[in-house]
Amino acid sequence: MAREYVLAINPGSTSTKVAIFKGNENVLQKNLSHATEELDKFEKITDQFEYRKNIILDWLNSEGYDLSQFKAVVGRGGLLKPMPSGTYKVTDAMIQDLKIGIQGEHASNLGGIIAKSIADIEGIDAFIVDPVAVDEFDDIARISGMPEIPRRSLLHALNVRAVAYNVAKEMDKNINDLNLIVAHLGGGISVVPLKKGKMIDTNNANEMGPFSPERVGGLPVGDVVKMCFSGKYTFAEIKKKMRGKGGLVAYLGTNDAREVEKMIKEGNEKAKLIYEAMGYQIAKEIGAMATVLCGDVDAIVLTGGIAHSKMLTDYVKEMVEFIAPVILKPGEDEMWALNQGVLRVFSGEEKVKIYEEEVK
Ligand SMILES: Nc1ncnc2c1ncn2[C@@H]1O[C@H](COP(=O)(O)OP(=O)(O)O)[C@@H](O)[C@H]1O
Ligand SMILES: CCCC(=O)OP(=O)(O)O
Repeated sequence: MAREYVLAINPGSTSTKVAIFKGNENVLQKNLSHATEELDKFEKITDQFEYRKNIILDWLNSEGYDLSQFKAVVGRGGLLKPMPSGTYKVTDAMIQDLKIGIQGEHASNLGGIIAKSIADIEGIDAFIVDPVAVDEFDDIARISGMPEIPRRSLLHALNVRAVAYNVAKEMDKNINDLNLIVAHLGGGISVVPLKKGKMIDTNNANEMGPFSPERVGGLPVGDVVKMCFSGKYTFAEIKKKMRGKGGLVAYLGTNDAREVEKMIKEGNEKAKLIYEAMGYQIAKEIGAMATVLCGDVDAIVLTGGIAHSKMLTDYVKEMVEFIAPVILKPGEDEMWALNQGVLRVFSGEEKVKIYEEEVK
């Protein structure tokens, strides 16, 4: 049987997106949801490996696909060591760091692990593309003010880079000739200045920058320290408050921006204040990143699920349009971006990278 398909795997906190590509064509895509009760059985995210892998294999089987039809498997890459952007072959050294969670726990750590395990059944290659740990920071961006805690490049690199490439193409320009600010507005928010294609700074969606549907963003640090030492919360509880139960969830009890808009339309003043505050913080972060680019910005791009929201994007647009034109690219197409990364390697347009040769 000819090997003509690429299997793409994108593990998220509550679901695993899977897609089958034939060349550029997305033949089949599915969001495999995982019940909270199922995921709660596992202590660590990487412990979910076998469970999620089996669900993917069952799905392939139920759709009538055989692994012998696949030429590669690609997964979203996780919190590895800081590394350049690109397409990476999944190696044993990479698997080891994904399992440890060398820069932290995240569902995307499962991407490479599951991809390699499925690819190994057939002896084909497994890849990851533009992982969360892509680090193209200028050194000055690493300085935080406390030497023990450097600022880290952790971001929605896969979607940000893919969207930036598409915008450059539409502008009939090479990404390396443009300065862009891309704001990925999803469950977490990354605001990224791209200087001639290089992602030279970002807020770190899990710890700083604007609050988001489910994360707190940057907080007054003294008060955080007091809360941590108050004896009222365990480490796990604090972590959950910061990520999962922060942002819109904390103020309004939902991570769904559409729900919030419904509340606003029904006259809920608190919902209006909080939603606008999220827009305010996003705009403020875009302003900060414009400064990083010395004001030389060709376009500001709003992407991710919340970029679908006219209410939110109009609010942000009004505050930042003085910097550069605002382009809307709602939603994300990480599955497409994963496949493109593999195709670039297969076509010879890009050389595949080896993790242990690239990381410091
Ligand atoms: N049409 C829409 N209008 C407003 N918000 C939306 C719309 N579609 C999705 N969203 C919001 O986008 C957020 C999720 O974005 P998404 O990019 O899918 O997140 P994730 O980071 O989980 O991939 C949610 O808050 C969701 O409510
Ligand atoms: C740290 C940036 C990556 C990230 O937060 O991804 P998700 O929003 O998918 O959790």
